[in-house]
Amino acid sequence: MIRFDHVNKLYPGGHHAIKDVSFHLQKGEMGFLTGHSGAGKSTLLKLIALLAKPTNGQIFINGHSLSRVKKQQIPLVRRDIGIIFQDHRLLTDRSVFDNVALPLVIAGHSHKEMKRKVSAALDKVGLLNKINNLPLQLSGGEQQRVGIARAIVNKPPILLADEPTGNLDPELSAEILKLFEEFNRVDVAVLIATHDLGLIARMKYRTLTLRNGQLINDGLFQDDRGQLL
Ligand SMILES: Nc1ncnc2c1ncn2[C@@H]1O[C@H](COP(=O)(O)OP(=O)(O)OP(=O)(O)O)[C@@H](O)[C@H]1O
Repeated sequence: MIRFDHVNKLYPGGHHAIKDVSFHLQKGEMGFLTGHSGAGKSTLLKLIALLAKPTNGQIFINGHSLSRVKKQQIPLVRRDIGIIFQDHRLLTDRSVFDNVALPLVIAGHSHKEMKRKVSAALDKVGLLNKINNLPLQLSGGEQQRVGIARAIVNKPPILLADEPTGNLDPELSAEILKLFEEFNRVDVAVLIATHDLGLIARMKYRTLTLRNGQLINDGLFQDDRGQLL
């Protein structure tokens, strides 16, 4: 589903953010991506979502090589990828409905279809009763769930999340993680970047660990002494 083959990313100015990274996240697999601040987690997610280009190496999404994707095809490939950001990136002057409907507007769905799909997505995250609210009328956890509803509204086979529980208390974090597990159970590939080692240890999923851009561990999470947590 997501395959990296000896991928490097050098930013203009020369910073080598991703160094010779190879891995394969299968269809329906769920994994964490971790590492220190600046290790390259966001960069790796951006490379998957075509928000950044690798300097060399190959990335395959759904079997398609991203280096072969033409500019006009990028929105089509992105449709397969739902992204959740830590800071939600919601439009504050638009209702919850409008925010969640955004990917459907871009994809050209009819209003009737949008209503059905947005309601289904909001129901999934438990926010159907807030459909007409503005984002700032919601709590932080609710805003995060609106961001999740927007990411899953057109049922993409891949879900990426960048620090999705960063600002949430442990109870809300656990709730959000449960949602990801639900999506994963219906065969969505899920990759979650997080600093929260406690969360990773509790969940016992495959964990990719980056250090200074290099993939130093791929498996269950190990601490600095190589102990499985
Ligand atoms: N657009 C950019 N131009 C130049 N350097 C960048 C750019 N974006 C990121 N970097 C650098 O690349 C490295 C990796 O950044 P990245 O944001 O991927 O790390 P991260 O692991 O997500 O960090 P954090 O956990 O703090 O969000 C950092 O040293 C960062 O300064």
